[in-house]
This record gives sequence, structure tokens and C-alpha cells, in this order.
Amino acid sequence: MAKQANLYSFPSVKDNLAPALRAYVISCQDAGLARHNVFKVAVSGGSLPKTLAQALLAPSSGPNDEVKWDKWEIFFADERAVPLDHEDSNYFLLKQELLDKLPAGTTPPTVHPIDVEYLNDTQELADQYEQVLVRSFASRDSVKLPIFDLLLLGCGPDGHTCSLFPGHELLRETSAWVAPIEDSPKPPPRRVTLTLPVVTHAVRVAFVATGSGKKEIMKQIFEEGAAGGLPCAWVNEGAGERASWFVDNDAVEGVSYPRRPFSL
Ligand SMILES: O=C1O[C@H](COP(=O)(O)O)[C@@H](O)[C@H](O)[C@H]1O
Repeated sequence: MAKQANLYSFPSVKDNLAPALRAYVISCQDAGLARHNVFKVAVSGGSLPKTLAQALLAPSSGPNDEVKWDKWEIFFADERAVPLDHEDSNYFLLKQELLDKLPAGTTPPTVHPIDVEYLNDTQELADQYEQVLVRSFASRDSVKLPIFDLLLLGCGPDGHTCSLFPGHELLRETSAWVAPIEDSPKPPPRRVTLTLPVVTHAVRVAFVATGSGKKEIMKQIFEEGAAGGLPCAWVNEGAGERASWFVDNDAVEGVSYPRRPFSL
């Protein structure tokens, strides 16, 4: 049986969670660079970019603590079908919180936003984004699934992750890498998302969830497991010990699940 997802809980986001997340991301980066000289990562929107910025914009403490931005290839775990300068855009959020704040003189990462030419047709938008993945991860004929070095994901208060929502038929998608959704229960309704098989096949999956507003859903995810039907729990089941949760104590207060002391 696959080992369980790791749950790391910290008293403070700024002082404990962010530094641990930074160490974790850098270790995934270094492993990716050792494998193929590039770090392929996909990121969520929502509350994640802000915490990620706290982690990654901190000054480096030495040669083993360097974010090698020029080697990063950044994709979006999900995206809303809106222009890239729209306040609902996950790209816009990441740009505002993180990309625009990289220190002067940094060679920027390669970033892959959606192609806004296809905003009126979410199937085409998803197909075009899948082609972006095909070009980056080799031809679709020769790879069954793209294997990201790391996925950095959020967890909604309903247990959704990416734009994979509880009870939605998209959870049954087995062949597409990127899928459209026209009826997201959380606005805006029209989006594209990585599919569950892509998520569970990543080398590493890191969730970030903070605040007492996540407490009830964390209980369901960790106490009921995949049987509870929540997308985040399905990722935990599919990825096993390759999944790690970076949460604050407020988010998991009263949750019965073993916490691990954070170490790499
Ligand atoms: O709609 C979305 O929500 C989730 C969760 O957001 P959070 O604010 O509760 O962290 C996010 O991960 C996803 O990328 C986004 O499109």
C-alpha cells in the first residue's frame, strides 16, 4: 500500500511555514535540475501565490538555498477563461504577488500562460494549453502523461483543488491532460484545469492551506480519506507519500491525522 501523504503543520505562516516551503521547493528544484536541467512546476491561484511569495522572495541564506529562477518553467495548474490582466486570472495573481517582485537583475523564469485568443471556447483553450505541455514534455504519443517536478496546489473550502470540484464529472477524466470546465461552482464558471491523472503523477505535490476557514474541510480530507469523495483526498490517495501538506495549526486544529516534523 502506498505510504500516506505528509502533513506538516506550523504555528506561523511567515516564520515557520514559509521557510519550510522554501526549503521543500528548492529541494524539488534541485532534483529537477539534476534530472533534466530545468525545473517544471505548475502553480494554483487563490491564496497560494501570496504564501509562495513569502517563501521564495526571502533572501537566500547560502549556496544550497538559491532559487534558480532562470531554470524554472512555470505552468498553471488551473486557469480562469479571462484576459491575463483580469483580476480573476491566476496568471495575473502570480504576476502581482511574485513575478513582478523578483529582485532587480533576476533572469526571469519561463512562464506559460493560457492563450487568450481562445477565451471564447474553453475546449479549444484546454486543447491549446495541452499542446503547450506536449511541446515541453515531449510528444504526446511518446509520453502517457506529463510528469511535473512539482505541483504547488491550493485547497478550496469545499475540498477542490486545481479546478477539480467535488462530485464533478471532470474527476472521471482519464485521457486528457488539460480539460475545460464551463460550470465551476466557484466563480468564474469557465476555466481550464490539469486533470486528476496529471496531478497524481507529478514527482511531488505540495498543498498549502492556511487559516481556520479550512478546518472543517481538512477534517474531511484527512479523517475520511478518498472514501469521502473530495478531490484533495483523491490526490492524497493517488500520490501517497509524494504529496505533502504545508498548513498552519489553525487549519488543522482538531484534525486526527499524524503530523510529521518537517525535514527534507
Ligand atoms: O478557484 C480556485 O480556488 C482554489 C483554492 O483557492 P483558495 O483561495 O481557497 O486557496 C485554487 O487553488 C485554484 O487555483 C483557484 O482557481
